[in-house]
Amino acid sequence: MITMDDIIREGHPALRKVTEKVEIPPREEDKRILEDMLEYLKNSQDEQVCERYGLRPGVGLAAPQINVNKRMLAVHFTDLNDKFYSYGLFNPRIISHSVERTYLSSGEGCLSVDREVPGYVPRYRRVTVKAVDLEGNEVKLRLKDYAAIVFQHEIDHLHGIMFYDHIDQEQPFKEPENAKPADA
Ligand SMILES: CC(C)(C)[C@H](NC(=O)Nc1cc(F)cc(F)c1)C(=O)N(CC(=O)NO)CC1CCCC1
Ligand SMILES: [Zn+2]
Repeated sequence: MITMDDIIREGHPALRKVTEKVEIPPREEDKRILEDMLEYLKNSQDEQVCERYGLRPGVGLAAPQINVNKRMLAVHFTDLNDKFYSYGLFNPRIISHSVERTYLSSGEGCLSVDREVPGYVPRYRRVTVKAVDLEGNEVKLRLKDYAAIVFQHEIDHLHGIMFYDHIDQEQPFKEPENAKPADA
């Protein structure tokens, strides 16, 4: 199982690499890694398991965060409208997005960042994501608000981008243009 010891932290060069696309159909080894990533998220949200193994509760995890240079991510969360998302995805890509943007009024954190980095992280309010799921099926997801934020945060990791790269250094809490908070 994946524990916090397997999650690399900022400063590790693997977090700044652009990941390699995964061969489709996915090999058993790649499926195993992605299943382990999804299992981490489930474990981290289970009070007993989280406590026993000292896990940080997470809603999403990208392969670079466990030092795997492959384009895959896992998400496991319920959004603010109680819609449930639980996916292991290969080669996810944003195929279209809104002009309108959104952000979390509380800012963002990251399982690979052991410090607070204050500031709004502007993201697209709506994104359409295409990917291949753990069963090898092509999926097309239309996401908005919190769900769109989680997926963009994870897809950023696949391109070596950290959430704080998006924060306006001069005015971290300036209202982003053409945006409304996802958690208002
Ligand atoms: C970094 C951390 C603060 C742990 C963040 N969690 C989070 O935002 N809320 C959360 C987590 C739970 F498990 C249960 C719950 F109710 C609330 C998170 O998982 N990530 C994932 C990550 O680091 N992926 O690389 C960061 C989020 C910031 C915005 C989207 C994902
Ligand atoms: Zn992260």
